[in-house]
Amino acid sequence: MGLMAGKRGIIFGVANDKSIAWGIAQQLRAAGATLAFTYLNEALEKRVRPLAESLDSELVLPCDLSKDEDIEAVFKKVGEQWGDIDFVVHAVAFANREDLKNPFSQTSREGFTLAMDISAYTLVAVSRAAAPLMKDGGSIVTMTYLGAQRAVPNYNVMGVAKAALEASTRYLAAELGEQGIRVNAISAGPIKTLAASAVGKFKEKLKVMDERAPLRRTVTQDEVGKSALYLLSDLSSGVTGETHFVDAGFNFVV
Ligand SMILES: CCCCCCc1ccc(Oc2ccc(Oc3cccc(O)n3)cc2)c(O)c1
Repeated sequence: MGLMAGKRGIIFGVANDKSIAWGIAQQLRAAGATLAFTYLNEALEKRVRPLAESLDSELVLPCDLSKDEDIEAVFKKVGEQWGDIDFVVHAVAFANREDLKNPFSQTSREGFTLAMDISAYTLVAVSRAAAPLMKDGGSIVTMTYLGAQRAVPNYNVMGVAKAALEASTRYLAAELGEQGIRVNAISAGPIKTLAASAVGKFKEKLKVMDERAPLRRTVTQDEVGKSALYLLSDLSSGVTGETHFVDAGFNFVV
């Protein structure tokens, strides 16, 4: 029986087969989990639905995470279909392209608010909606990056939003722990995803990994998926409120 046999949950943030969330979904399915997916709009639905079906998913729902009513509708539907859930993967973020390459001090109020809303507040909204369905406890995992803890050039406002996300992970873990719900973040090294292309000088960051990371390479979406499987499964039953680095060790060397 696989590590996730009989377990079911929702994955927010698959855009295509290069997404980190897709690496996580594949590992969860291989371990026996039953998966639900959400997509932002029709354009993304065309890519997400076939991927979801390839992992035998029967629940593929629209969800614009900037709308509370969309989040409520997703969990209402999942509650009707399944009754309860065991895990949630939150792998969603956004910042305006210009805010990911211009000087940080030039960030507009609107751009700052948008990045914080989509990249950090959505974890709070999703966790609030998920908790009542996690009747036997559960595990929530979100995605962050080193730029939350270090001033990484070009990451800018997304780093500030990820700092808020990592703090939110701790506050949610502190509150939901008594319900047996664990909340953790994975801080992944740079991986060539659709979103990564929006960050200035991303390619240079990949190259530096091969030269400086202790493992002298970048990490893959499968490696992030394996660590997510650990945090979403009973293997990490004693772990909550953590930011877990899956970055070939880059975070601790200069
Ligand atoms: C200079 C830092 C290099 C390493 C960046 C690693 C990384 C890659 C992708 C990440 O996820 C993002 C990045 C930007 C982002 O905002 C976007 C994405 C697409 C278009 C757009 O206008 N904004 C949403 C998620 C992320 O949080 C972190």
